[in-house]
Parts: sequence; structure tokens; C-alpha cells
Amino acid sequence: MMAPATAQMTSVPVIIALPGNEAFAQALANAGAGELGAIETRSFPDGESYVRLACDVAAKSVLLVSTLARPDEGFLRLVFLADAARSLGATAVTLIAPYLAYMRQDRRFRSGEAITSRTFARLISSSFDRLVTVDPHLHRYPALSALYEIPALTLHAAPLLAEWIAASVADPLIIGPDEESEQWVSAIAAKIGAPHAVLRKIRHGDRDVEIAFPDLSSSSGLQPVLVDDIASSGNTLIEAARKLPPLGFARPDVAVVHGIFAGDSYTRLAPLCGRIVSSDSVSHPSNAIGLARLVTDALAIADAPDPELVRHRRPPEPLDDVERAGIDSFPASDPPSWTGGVE
Ligand SMILES: O=P(O)(O)OC[C@H]1O[C@@H](O)[C@H](O)[C@@H]1O
Repeated sequence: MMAPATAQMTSVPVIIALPGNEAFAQALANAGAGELGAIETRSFPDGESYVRLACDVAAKSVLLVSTLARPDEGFLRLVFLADAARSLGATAVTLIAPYLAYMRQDRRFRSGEAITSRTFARLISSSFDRLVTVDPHLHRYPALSALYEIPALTLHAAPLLAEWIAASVADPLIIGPDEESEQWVSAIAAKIGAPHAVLRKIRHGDRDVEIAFPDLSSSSGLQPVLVDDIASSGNTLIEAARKLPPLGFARPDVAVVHGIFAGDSYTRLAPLCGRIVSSDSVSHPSNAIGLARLVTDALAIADAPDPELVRHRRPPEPLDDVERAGIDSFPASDPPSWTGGVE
């Protein structure tokens, strides 16, 4: 059942964190997205999940907060909570998933494979009224609306990454490790007035990538900064990072949106790099770029009856250029709005 995108503006939203997402939920509450609500979760002796909403959600908008990194572990609890909130009278249940999982299997690479991006989107769409996420891996999909049947807000962290680079790195050379990253690195480079380069990646397997470099001799003396959307096995960044010193560059700094850093990837990458930073879409020691204010402000604007009015009516903490750019469709400048879904 679809709730209208703006139906929930009458009362203060209830923010509920799935286990492991408490810090992000608290940051959303601090930014003004709503009030924290409590839950109880545990496992029965047979391994099944128990969940309980320990807060009142009747006639309220519920924001369920869960990064979807390692989604298989927590998925059932997530949909159980969403279903409980709906059946207890929530006006709308919004999934705040700063990292959206299962975007990368977007076609059958070998016969018989499940296209998990589609299945996962159907499952999420059947449990939630709306979805908010940051930089979903839209490689072969033009937009989330091509996959998800519910209204979605797609936000972008690139302006925040650009801000970190501008403040932290002198004379940067922004480097994208593959063609997909061209969209972010060119926008970031343009924003901070730095040169950029895009490498070429050939993926041979889940953990097996080969990276080819263009001629970077005209950029010698600059500090390389590798920028990517996801660090998963870390091998894309590792392969790019280890080839830079032999070309005469310093060890690169790294800025990624989603620092999953599976297994020992971070410890293998760290010795090859200077600083490694990520957004807090996935909790990790490298988190240095908070996304909660971006999400909160985008929700406020997208849910407002007149986004233009709200945009000019926020005297206490006006958005600065960086936040504004991340909220707007990146790199275009339309105000954020719910896209997709069946109204
Ligand atoms: O190489 P790992 O870290 O496993 O995977 C992350 C890379 O794979 C791509 O889909 C992402 O855009 C990123 O470049």
C-alpha cells in the first residue's frame, strides 16, 4: 500500500535504528529529522528473530535506519519491523539506507544467475513506502525508479567528498579507478578546480581486477587522491594505489562513499596509501564524512509542499553550498524530490 509522499508531515517522525545503526540514527535526530524510538530485538533459541517496537508509531511517520552493507544478516528483522510499524498504524514507513545493497548484480553475467538487484528491489518495495539512499551503484540502471516500485530520494556524497579533499589535500590530482567513476571524479575536480584522470579497469572476477593507467606525466608533483563509490574487496583501490609510486607519485589519499572494506581489505590497502576516508553510510574506522544532515535536509525539502519556500525559509542553519549541492540532483541543480513509485 502506497502512502502519499507528503502525508507524514503532520507529526514528528519516529527514527528507529536497526542494530548497528544507532550512531547514524542519533545523527539524524541531532540534525532534526525526528525523535528516536526504541526497539527490542533478540534471537529465539532456534535462531529465529524476535522484534518489538518499544515506542508508539500510530499515526506517525516512521524512518527505519539501516545501512544495507552485509544485508543478508539483518534483512528479516528489517522487514519484520517495517511490517509491525505498518500494522500498528504508521502513516508511512521510510527506509533510510545510506548504503543500498544488491545493486551490482544488474544482469545475468552467466546463464542461470539470479538478477539479485531486481529481486532485492521487489522485496524492499513490498515492505516500505519510500526509500532514501546515497549514491546507489547505478551502473547499468539509469535511475532507482527503473528498479524500485516505491518513491525514492537519491542523494549524492560527491560534494562532501570534494569539501574534504579541498580542505585536506594540497595540489590534488583526482583519480577515478574505472570508467564508471568518471561522473564523480569529473564533478569533484571541477568543483575544487583540480585536474582529474580516469583509469581503465578490467574485472576478471569478484576479487580479481586489472587497472591500466593513461599517461600521467603532465601531473607529476601533484598529490593523487583515489575517489570511488564503493570499497568492497578493496582490490580496485589496491591495484590503483600500488601502481602510483612506480610512476613517480606519492602514496595516494583515498576518499570513498561506501567503505565496506570486506575481510582484510583495509589492512592490505592502508600501507599503500596516505589518508583513507569514507562517509558514514557504512560504519567503519575510516568514517570522516557524515551524511545525516544531507539526508535530513533532503527529507525536509522533498516533503515540503513547496520546496522553494522551505529552501528560503531556513534561517537558523542555512544550507551551505556543499550541502546544497549534495541534496540537489548531482551534478544538476533541481531540488530533491521523490522519484518513481505509483502515486
Ligand atoms: O574492487 P572492489 O572493492 O571489490 O569493488 C568496488 C569497485 O567495484 C565497482 O563496482 C565499484 O564502483 C568499485 O569501483
